Amino acid sequence: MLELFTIFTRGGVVLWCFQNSSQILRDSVNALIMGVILQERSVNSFDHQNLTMQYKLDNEFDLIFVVAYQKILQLSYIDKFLNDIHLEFRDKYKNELLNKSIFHTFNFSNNYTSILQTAEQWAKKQAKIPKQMKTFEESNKSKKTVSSMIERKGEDKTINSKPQKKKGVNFAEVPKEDILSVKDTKANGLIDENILAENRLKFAQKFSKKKEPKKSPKAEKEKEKAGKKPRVWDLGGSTKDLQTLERTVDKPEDMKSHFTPETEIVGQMKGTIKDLEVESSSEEEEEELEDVTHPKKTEKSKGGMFSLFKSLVGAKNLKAEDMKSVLDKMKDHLIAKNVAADIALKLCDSVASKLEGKVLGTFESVAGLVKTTLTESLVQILSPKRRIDILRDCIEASRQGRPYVMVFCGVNGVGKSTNLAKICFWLIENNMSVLIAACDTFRAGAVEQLRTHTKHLNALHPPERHGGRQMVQLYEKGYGKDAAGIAMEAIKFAKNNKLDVCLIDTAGRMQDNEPLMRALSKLIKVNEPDLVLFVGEALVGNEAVDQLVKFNQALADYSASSNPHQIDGMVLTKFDTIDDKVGAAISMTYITGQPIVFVGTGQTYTDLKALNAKAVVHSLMK
Ligand SMILES: Nc1nc2c(ncn2[C@@H]2O[C@H](COP(=O)(O)OP(=O)(O)OP(=O)(O)O)[C@@H](O)[C@H]2O)c(=O)[nH]1
Repeated sequence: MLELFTIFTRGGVVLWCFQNSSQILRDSVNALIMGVILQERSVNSFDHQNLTMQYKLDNEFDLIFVVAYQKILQLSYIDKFLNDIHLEFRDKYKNELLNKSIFHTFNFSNNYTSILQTAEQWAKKQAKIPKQMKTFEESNKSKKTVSSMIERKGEDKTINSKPQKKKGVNFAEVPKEDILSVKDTKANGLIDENILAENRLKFAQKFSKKKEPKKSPKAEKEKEKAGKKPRVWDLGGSTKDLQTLERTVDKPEDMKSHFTPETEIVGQMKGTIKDLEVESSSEEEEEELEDVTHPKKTEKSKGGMFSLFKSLVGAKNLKAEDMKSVLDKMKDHLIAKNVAADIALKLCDSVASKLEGKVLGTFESVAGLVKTTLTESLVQILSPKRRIDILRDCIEASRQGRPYVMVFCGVNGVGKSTNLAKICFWLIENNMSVLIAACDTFRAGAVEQLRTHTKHLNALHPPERHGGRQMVQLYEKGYGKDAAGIAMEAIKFAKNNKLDVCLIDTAGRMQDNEPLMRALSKLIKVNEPDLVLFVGEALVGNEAVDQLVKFNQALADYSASSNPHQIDGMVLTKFDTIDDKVGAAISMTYITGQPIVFVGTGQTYTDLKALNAKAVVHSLMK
């Protein structure tokens, strides 16, 4: 039993709709558009509230077909139903909808009912057929990817299962403004038939102006037929080991490299953080441009991933099999650039579904189109869906008489403390007073490392430069104490002393260490920070996905809250060490839907940048 079936355009104009109940479904469809379709995520289904939704794109006519049904139902015929109704509607669309004279009498209800019944009967028959053994290619083993290796409690390790389904995990929250949504619903959530008729007319007019009627796929068919391993903490992280921790000395190697006593860096970080610069040779860009505009000229001379696109001879309608070899090559290229294998696969699937059915005029446009589509998808993934303006938010928090609180978390040795200190430098350069809370109460030397940073930051920005205000203070209670409690006291201290920002450093922890993940979840739950930043190395490939999925999952599972505070953004560190292997940026943003807020590009206080999506994508596509 379907709750909703609707056909709408990419512009959000509803052309046809069937709704089974008076439940307001607009929000769910909009969530699908914002969380999946606009994000270009290739997922088989999407859950929102009590509904599961599946969709199909028609790239030729820019249509989207959406089905929604109760989450508890297991409907095996939805894929078939969507395929059949898509073909049927296209035929109708071509033969009837473009003909304005009979436009208003258009009736798709009978087709809908009959296709649905056929699909339901088909599913019943299928259920009676004994299950056949899977071939190796169909099995999960052949597709062993990161997601298949991630073990989650109480969940089968299935590929292409619904990865974002578990309790409270909300990977991609996107604000509603500035995003297209399905319009034209009445206050009660139902679609107004008159508006639908108008929509169809407008759409048909637009289409009849723009495009020649295309052959339907049915007719066509008839016609032709390494990353660095995180530091292992010897003591394993159990509280039993606290007594034996060495708690005194600074880490001399860190100290040497971190401090730049030269005061010439003062003033360099005023204002918003500068964008990351990724070298881009203009020669190369010109060559690329040449390639798209005059492909024949450069065809022989240029190799690389995109040379393969030229083997695609310009078919009229691009089909999945035409693109397979190209997409395989593209996937390997992305993996070689450190994009997690699972994500690379999903990206390629998304490109394929975006291009399937597109009508291509010439051989030349294939190369350009595939490259442009992938580039657009990557830029889209990396572009922040939500603006995090820390300086503005700090001022707002000050106005409310409280400090702006940021928590830094991540696995061991990724650069949490170092990048916290860089962010602190940036904040004091912008006249914010900062309290650093030393909540890494496990690692020997962690508190001393922060103490030394505090000393040096104060030396760079002494109170005399700031009207007698001490710009950085350290809140520390030594080792072995409860980190959540220290963070709470620190926030209180910052509030009482009218400090602008409180930066909470936490102990590095492996994503599988349950007691430490519980402790982090508690710290975040009881202190309600403004921003939870996950610090991750740019060196990691597949591991990035595992870390982020498990951190987010743990924050949801252990918080005992129906609306747990999860990761708000990422700090991508050691970007200076990866050459052009920039794929971790893609994996991290894809998996969380959250932005990379800072990029660490070295070991000095000024080595902090903002992510430049275009530059990263350029580097990725080289
Ligand atoms: N090249 C480079 N090195 C960095 C960067 N950020 C941090 N590091 C180095 O990475 C090492 C680890 O940094 P820490 O700040 O101690 O890492 P951490 O995550 O706080 O470590 P734990 O507390 O043990 O989990 C140090 O040697 C830093 O200098 C960066 O952006 N680039």
